[in-house]
Parts: sequence; structure tokens; C-alpha cells
Amino acid sequence: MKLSRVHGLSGEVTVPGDKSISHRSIMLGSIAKGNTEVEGFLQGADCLSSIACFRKMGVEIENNGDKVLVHGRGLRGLKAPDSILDVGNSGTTTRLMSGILAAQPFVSTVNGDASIQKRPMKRIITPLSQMGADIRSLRGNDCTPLEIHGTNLHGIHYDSPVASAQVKSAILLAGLYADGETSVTEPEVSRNHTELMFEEFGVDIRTEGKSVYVKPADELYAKKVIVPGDISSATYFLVAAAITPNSCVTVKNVGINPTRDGILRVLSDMGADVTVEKTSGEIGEPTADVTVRTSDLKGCVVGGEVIPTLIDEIPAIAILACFADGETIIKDAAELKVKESNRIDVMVDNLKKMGADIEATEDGMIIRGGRPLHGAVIDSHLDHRVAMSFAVAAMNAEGETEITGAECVDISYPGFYEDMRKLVKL
Ligand SMILES: O=C(O)C1=C[C@@H](OP(=O)(O)O)[C@@H](O)[C@H](O)C1
Ligand SMILES: C=C(OP(=O)(O)O)C(=O)O
Repeated sequence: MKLSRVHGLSGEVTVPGDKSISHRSIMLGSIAKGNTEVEGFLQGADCLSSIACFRKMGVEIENNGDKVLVHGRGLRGLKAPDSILDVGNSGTTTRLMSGILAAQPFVSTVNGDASIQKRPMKRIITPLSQMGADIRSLRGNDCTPLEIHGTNLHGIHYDSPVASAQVKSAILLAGLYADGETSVTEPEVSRNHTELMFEEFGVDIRTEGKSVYVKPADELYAKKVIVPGDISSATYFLVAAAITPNSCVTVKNVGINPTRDGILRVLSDMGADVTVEKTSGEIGEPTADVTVRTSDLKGCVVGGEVIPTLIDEIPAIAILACFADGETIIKDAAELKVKESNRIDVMVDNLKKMGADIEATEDGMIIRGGRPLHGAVIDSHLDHRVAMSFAVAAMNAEGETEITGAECVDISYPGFYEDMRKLVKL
């Protein structure tokens, strides 16, 4: 993919459905009683991996593009898969599904692509094992392939060392099958889509500060799911509008759940011209139309409790910071090292190639903005967030930029480049 400078962006865009909510709709729909209709389902490769895995466990899932119908088999209705459950590139599928598999009356094997095979699974093996689960990392490296021998589980309290919705959700899903209450306390609150959807599906769940408590369930009950636009996907348009001259872009109907909206707070802190017009109430998953105009930006510090609310947006925030006056410090974000790629190193190395003043730190990066960027050959490391971030950078750089492996955007945003192109002013 080759891209070069644009002279303005304008118009409206509706981004595809939220990835986290789409995954959860398949998983909860599969173990619920009744049919779950999902509107706005993300047809990204990651969510299609979730569909494929649950189909292998006997769940009938009709995928009609934007609408998906999951024929739930009830809490204890999954069937033993007859081959490996292939999670592709999806950490969310791997970790959340493992929580369910740990409690099934069968053995399953979970594996995925080269990136998944390097991502840490000890973070779910430890708490699930405390619940009684039998999970074996077949290569002994705490990564996939995992062999999961389903068994009876106990309720536990887990003090999680990491703010991770995937860890929290794996434990909560296992907790549905446990013999008593299960609870998780996080160092900072991570996205709460599982908790909100559990409530919708009739699970006894409550949140107190940084802790979540779930009671074992007899059944979950199917409920229609309307998936809002993914704020993580919207971020590329919001950042592009802020840094590209002569721009004004509105992203329609995007999820602004407060456990996900950190990017809006960072844009405001940096002085961006942002307008948020709510399109839904406070109950469930709130949504809004978000408009950003070309802005004079200043550097800021991004760290602490905001980090889990924007964890996937940090690659794009690094680009934003290159166009802000002064220094931006991103800290408390060591989790970036264990995503699809090491997002600290990959962002720093590639941005340096474009002429940015940026350095990696132990838990983030420091960016001194204001240096003009120039075109370069960017290695996406097949990381969708990296590819989309550099597309935005390339549109504001001198000369041509080539992104290798650019098609990996299909993981979370098929049609990304086309949607961006439609906004470019001629
Ligand atoms: O629960 C989820 O849907 C997700 C949680 C986050 O991962 P961690 O839980 O590892 O932080 C995020 O990076 C990922 O894209 C989706
Ligand atoms: C980290 C991500 O996803 P996952 O963990 O599901 O692979 C992401 O989408 O940026």
C-alpha cells in the first residue's frame, strides 16, 4: 500500500461494529438459551474466528453480513470440537473462549497464527487453574497451543496483577460454571463490555469500584445485541482530522462507553476541537456522533488509570503527538509489548524512519512533536493498529510512504482504506 500527503479530509463516516462487543455477542449467544440477533456485527477476521470456533462446537450461527443470528445451545449445550479451535490472530477469542472451555465436559485444543503463538497466556492459566481448570501449554511456554481439559470449577477471588478485560472476562465466563461466587479485582478498571452484556443476558453480576462479582448461572437468556461503531476504529479518523489541515470529520454512532473513551479525553487534553453529540442514553452501551476539526495541538502526559481506556489507541496517539507542540509522554503502557506486535518498539522504529523525534521507554514512549514527517517504508509487522496508524501519518508526510502487510487491517476494519479515501478532499 502506497500513500502520500492529502490536503484535507471532510465528511461523515460510519465505522464497523465494536470488536469487543461483537466477540462477546457470539460467545454469550452460543451459551444462552434462545436465539441472539446481533445487529452491526463486525465482519473483521478476528470476530469471524470467534464464529468459526463456536460453530465447531455445534452452534448454528447464521452470518448475513451486518446481521448475525446465533442459535444458542444453552449453558451446557456445547459439543466437543472434532479438530483444533483456530483463533487466528485474536487474543480476545483465545482468552475469553478459554474461560468457557475450562468448564466443558470435553477436551479441546486452541491455537492460532504466529503472533498468537507468542502472546502470554499465563495470565489466564493462573487464575483459571486456581478455579480448578486443567490447561496445558503444549510447548511449555505459557503460550498457545493450549490443551484444555474441561472440569468442575470453584468460585475464587482473584486480584489481577494486570488491568486486562480479557483476563477479567475469562474469569467471569468461567465463573458462570463455578460452584460459588467468583470475583476479580483489577489494578485499574478495564473495559466492561462483558459485565454489561452479562446483565442483559440475565446473569447475577455486580461491580464495586475496581471489583466485579459474578454468581454461577443456571442459564443465560438470549437478548438482541445492537453493536455500536468501534471507537478504536473511529480513532484513526479523529486523529487524521485533528492533524490534517482543512479538515472536519464526523464519525457517526460510535460507542463512547467510559471504559473505552480515553481517546476523547486525550484529544481534549491536547487541545483538539472535538464535539460529542450523544445518540443514546446512559444505560447499556452509550453512543455518540463525534466530530473533530483541524486543531493546534499541544503535548500531554498519557498514563495511569486512563491507559486501559485507550490501550488499542496508543499507536494512533503516537502519531497525534508527532503533530503536537512540545513533549508527549506515554507511560504505564507496558501492555503494548504483548499485543499483536511489540507496539512500543514497532511504533518507535517506524516513526523514526519517518523523521520523528521519539524514544521508547520501559512502559511507553516520549515524543517531541513538531518535526515534519517524511515518507518511508513502514513494516506493519502484520499488526492492524500499526498499519492504520501509519496510513494516517502518511497522509501528513512529505513524499510517499509504503506500508508493508497493509491488508492486515482486515483483522478489525475491512474497508478501512476505502472509507478513509472517501473523506479526502480533491
Ligand atoms: O476484552 C477485549 O475485548 C479486549 C481487551 C484488550 O486487551 P487486554 O485485555 O489484553 O488489555 C484490547 O487490547 C483488545 O483489543 C480487546
Ligand atoms: C490487541 C488487540 O486485539 P486482540 O488482543 O483481541 O488480538 C487489538 O485489537 O488491538
